[in-house]
Amino acid sequence: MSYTTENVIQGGSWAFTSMFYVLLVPALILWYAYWRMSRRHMYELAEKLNGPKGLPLFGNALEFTGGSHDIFRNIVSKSTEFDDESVVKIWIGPRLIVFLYDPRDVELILSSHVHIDKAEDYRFFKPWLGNGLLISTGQKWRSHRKLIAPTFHLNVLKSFIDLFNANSRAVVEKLKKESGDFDCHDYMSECTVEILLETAMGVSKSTQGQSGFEYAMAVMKMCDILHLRHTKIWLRPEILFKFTDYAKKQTKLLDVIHSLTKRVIKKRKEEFKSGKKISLVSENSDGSSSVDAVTNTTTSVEGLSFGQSSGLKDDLDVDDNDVGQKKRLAFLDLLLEASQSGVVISDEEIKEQVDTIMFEGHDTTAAGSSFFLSMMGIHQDIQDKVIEELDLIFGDSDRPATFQDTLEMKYLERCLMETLRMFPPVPIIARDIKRDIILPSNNKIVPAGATIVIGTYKLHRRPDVYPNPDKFNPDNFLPEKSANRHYYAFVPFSAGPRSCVGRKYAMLKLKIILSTILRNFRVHSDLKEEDFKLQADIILKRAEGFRVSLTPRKKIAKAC
Ligand code: HEM
Repeated sequence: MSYTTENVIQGGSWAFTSMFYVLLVPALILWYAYWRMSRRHMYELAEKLNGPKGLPLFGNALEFTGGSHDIFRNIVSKSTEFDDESVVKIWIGPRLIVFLYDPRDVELILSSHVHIDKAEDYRFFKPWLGNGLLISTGQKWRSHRKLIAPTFHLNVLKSFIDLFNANSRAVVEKLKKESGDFDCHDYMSECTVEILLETAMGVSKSTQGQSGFEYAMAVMKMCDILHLRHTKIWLRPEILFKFTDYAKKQTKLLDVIHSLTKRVIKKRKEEFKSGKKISLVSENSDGSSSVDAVTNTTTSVEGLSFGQSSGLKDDLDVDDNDVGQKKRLAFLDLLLEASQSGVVISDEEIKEQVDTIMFEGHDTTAAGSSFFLSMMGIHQDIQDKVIEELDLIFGDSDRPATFQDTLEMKYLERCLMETLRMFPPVPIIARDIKRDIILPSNNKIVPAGATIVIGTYKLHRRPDVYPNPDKFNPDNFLPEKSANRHYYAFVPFSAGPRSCVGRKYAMLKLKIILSTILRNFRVHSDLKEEDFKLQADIILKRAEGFRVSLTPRKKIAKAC
């Protein structure tokens, strides 16, 4: 056998490759052993938590199979096995996720000023929402929350009532063209986008064009992609995702979404520069607001609860007198004004916040209003009572609703709260915890490094809190029932320092849109709620669409 130079080089490289693997394998084993050891504390504590058995390495990741509806149904049904403790642990690969749905545990997390960091999964929103209020943390979140929360103060919101009314009447005109059953969600999406553009962003209807609907549809498709990335383990790493068709689709959708928000900011900036600011609330010489005297009261009584459990307060519940003249600007105007000083917020940050408010402000309310209409369609007796209340308030008049009217819509509000209980548009809230926590419900410990998921959907259907929880019963929100309940047993808008800043905006807007629709139409539905195919593509929806039909309402007879 003769040794050529080539043979020698080949032999050398083979020896090098074998040596590499001989060293790599033990190195990997050592690294894995070290990594397991460093997480021993987590494994030991996790062992004591209940949860379905998973596979080695994958954990429970492979159980998230099928479409969005199957995943949602599986999670809800499999968790029932652990309802006694209301704590369910799963592993997604190396990640420990702990679902909580006992109000005492929910309070521990949501009321905390420490556990306020959003879970790692929210990073998929980054290309869309940047570091906006929903995702940001630390000092940035704190200072921006302080800036933004007052722009959704009740006094600011009351100045939007005319626009809420005008847009509600516009959607009624569009709905008149429908015959037979149709998906009301499309109408609700378009309407809520247009209202946001006109109110929070200050962009007039005449300059909006057709972009509202296109934007809403792009948001829905983006949510589909984000949901897939949350549930399909192979779509999570950026390095794999970017080679998929979904990544290409995402780029196109973000183009549609961002082009609207950029256009809105550009337009408002130009107007702002030319001195065209919206002055929302005129103040009297004594400093009091001239909008409506009713607002200077507590917000926790029925009719003024704005979706919050009675007794809970947050930074939206400050007294009107705490909010100075400067802060009485609509959302985008206030951000633009703040950016002029150059200290609090940059142009890029304004864009992130506009994207955040546009998303959070429309998709949630579109889902909430569509579920409400579905429930009215199913429960004709309950719809009768809502209509009776509206007839008492408005008689046969077509006049627009006032703020005072919305306070009198007590039964409609109970129906709305019951809808948000059974179908919370944000069905889960996720936080990463950086230190061990002891659960008040059972003294078990959830270890630092775990992701906590508040299961709002499950929490809102606890039979010990809401007897017969799968039955739509607006009386669950009679004042005496609410008063006797744990505050954290009803959290559709989350609660505590990271509660929803748009809570009051949403409730006021929903009351005006929905009352206007029910003053004009009766709603019907062929499906019952047990037939709903729910899916949680970030926002809770019906997989089959929100199909209802409408019949025009006869005006009530004029009193002689
Ligand atoms: C029915 C309607 C709505 C529901 C059910 C809802 C629900 C929620 C929930 C549960 C959260 C907490 C999310 C989390 O921690 O992951 C949240 C946060 C937020 N919501 Fe809403 N929301 C609604 C309407 C609105 C509206 C109309 C706006 C704005 C106009 C808005 C703006 C926000 C913002 C900016 C946050 C992030 C707050 C922070 O982290 O400081 N939401 N919302």
